[in-house]
Amino acid sequence: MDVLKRLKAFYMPERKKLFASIFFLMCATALGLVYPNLLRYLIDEVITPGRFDQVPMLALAVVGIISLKALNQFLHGFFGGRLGNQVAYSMRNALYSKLQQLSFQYYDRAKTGDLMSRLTADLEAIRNFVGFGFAQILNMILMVVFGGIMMLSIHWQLTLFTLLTIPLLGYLAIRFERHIHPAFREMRQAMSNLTTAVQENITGVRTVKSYAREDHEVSKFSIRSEAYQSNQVGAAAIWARYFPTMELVANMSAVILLIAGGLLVIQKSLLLGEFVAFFSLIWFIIGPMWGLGFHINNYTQFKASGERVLGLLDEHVHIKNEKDAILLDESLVKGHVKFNDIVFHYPDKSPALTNIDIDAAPGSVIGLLGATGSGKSTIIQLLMRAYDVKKGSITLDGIDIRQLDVSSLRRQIAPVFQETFLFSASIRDNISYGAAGISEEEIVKAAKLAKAHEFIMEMPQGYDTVVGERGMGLSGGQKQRIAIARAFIKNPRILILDDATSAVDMETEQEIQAGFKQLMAGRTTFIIAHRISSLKHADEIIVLDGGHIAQRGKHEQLISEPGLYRETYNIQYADFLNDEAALVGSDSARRRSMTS
Ligand SMILES: Nc1ncnc2c1ncn2[C@@H]1O[C@H](COP(=O)(O)OP(=O)(O)OP(=O)(O)O)[C@@H](O)[C@H]1O
Repeated sequence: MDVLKRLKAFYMPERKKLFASIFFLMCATALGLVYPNLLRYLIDEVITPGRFDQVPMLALAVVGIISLKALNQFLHGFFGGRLGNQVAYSMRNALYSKLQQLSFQYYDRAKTGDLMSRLTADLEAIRNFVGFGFAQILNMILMVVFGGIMMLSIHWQLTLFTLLTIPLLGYLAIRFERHIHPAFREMRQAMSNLTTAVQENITGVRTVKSYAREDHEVSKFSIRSEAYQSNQVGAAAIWARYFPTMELVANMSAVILLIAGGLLVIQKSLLLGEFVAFFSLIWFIIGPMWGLGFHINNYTQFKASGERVLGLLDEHVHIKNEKDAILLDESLVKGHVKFNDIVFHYPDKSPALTNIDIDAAPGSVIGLLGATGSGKSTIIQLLMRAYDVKKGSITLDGIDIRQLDVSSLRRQIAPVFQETFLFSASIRDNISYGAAGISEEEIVKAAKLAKAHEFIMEMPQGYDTVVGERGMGLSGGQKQRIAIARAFIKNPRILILDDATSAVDMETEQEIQAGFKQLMAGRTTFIIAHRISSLKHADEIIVLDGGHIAQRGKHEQLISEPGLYRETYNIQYADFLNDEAALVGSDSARRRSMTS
């Protein structure tokens, strides 16, 4: 029952619909109870005494009751449907907002397929139960209670005798529930594993195909599919074991009634009409018991789904606003960023950063250089509060960023990442993403600065061209240029260029750099780059090695002293010289072959 209690917040606002749905179902059930009484009346009061003139009236009464019952059933369905959909709608929105709040730490481990199945299949099970299952269980109880009372009022001894097998049926039903619930939980998990496999396969289809791993993917999928199938078979086996037994026990009541009731009629201690009414009433008890398995199944599915949905809603939000979080006044932010003796490690990992001190004055440019895995991106993630530091602090204009409103902080920062994520929307919407009320001129201006305007105009629908999922249909460089335009639009105090020009050629890089200069003016900028050419003009270059600062200073100073920077510079410079030499060599060879 805990899940039902915990989900109260979602269905209680809809209680009017819930009560209406239950009320009309109860009315329909109560009207159903009139039948046996009509039957009894027909036999004992009309047919036996030979008052056949009452038959048309009785027939009319039956038509009236049937119509009224149908109306009540319709109203039950109407309100139940609305209730279930409204609850599913609120829950879906709550889940989606929760997904927006959850921090990077959660997404480091989350599986998309699993999340998708919580938002779809699990919500569907909840919608079904809240909309109909719940009212039907209640109805089932009412049928048993009302039917039982009516039977007791006709012949209590016969009632007790007939219902002898009911406790056994109840016992079986409980045992069934105990077995089927874990089976359903496993089935849901297996389903989510299956969805994850499909989702990953579709997302990574290019990798799969380039490595010719289709067969491997098929067998990976088959394993999960088999697990799902065996879960289904397992559940069906439990079902097959219990259902016939439960049906047998339920039907035993009817048999007992036929024997005992028949004898009573022969002995004249029970009227024939009462016996027929009894036989009709017994189905008010057997019917729900038959359906018990279905309702239990419905309920257990709901419980398993509810647990998974609540599990997501209860998920800890690592990064959230403090009680009196400070909202930054955008016009007053200067962009003075300080890292004070930072130590940070990702969960269950050794420190990714140790003793990091950076003082980025407003408008200054900080370059971050280092081997892969040296901690460059982590520095940026910490500044954006993707994670909170474990030791030390980061301040913006002297305020610890943990005291700032998270959105207000992130609004000051525009990142351009190594990998650009584009939404399946128009190029215009992708550029203006995150900024409301942006004019066409501003979008075009930003695109021009990012050197994206030309290729956008070459597309058939220009700025209205809809890019595929994750920007498919665009080259890496084109995607990055759109991301750069997006950063221009945001007009941030702090700019982050995380290997932002890695996907464009040297020539385009130079052009974009010129645009960056304009963008960077007056903004504090962090540049992560592997090419020294991208950060040699920085006010301070920080060279990272294994999570700590190995060297720092300006370009001229760093190339004059031995260390990682000069080694990197020499390698890149040597490459450049080799390329030049090769070009000169191939050029003169070509000239020689043309003249000969
Ligand atoms: N989300 C994460 N969860 C756990 N560990 C992480 C995560 N991101 C990075 N790391 C680890 O932290 C360390 C620093 O990674 P980081 O991404 O900051 O390096 P980097 O210098 O930016 O590398 P690159 O140049 O390849 O982008 C690495 O050891 C990496 O494995």
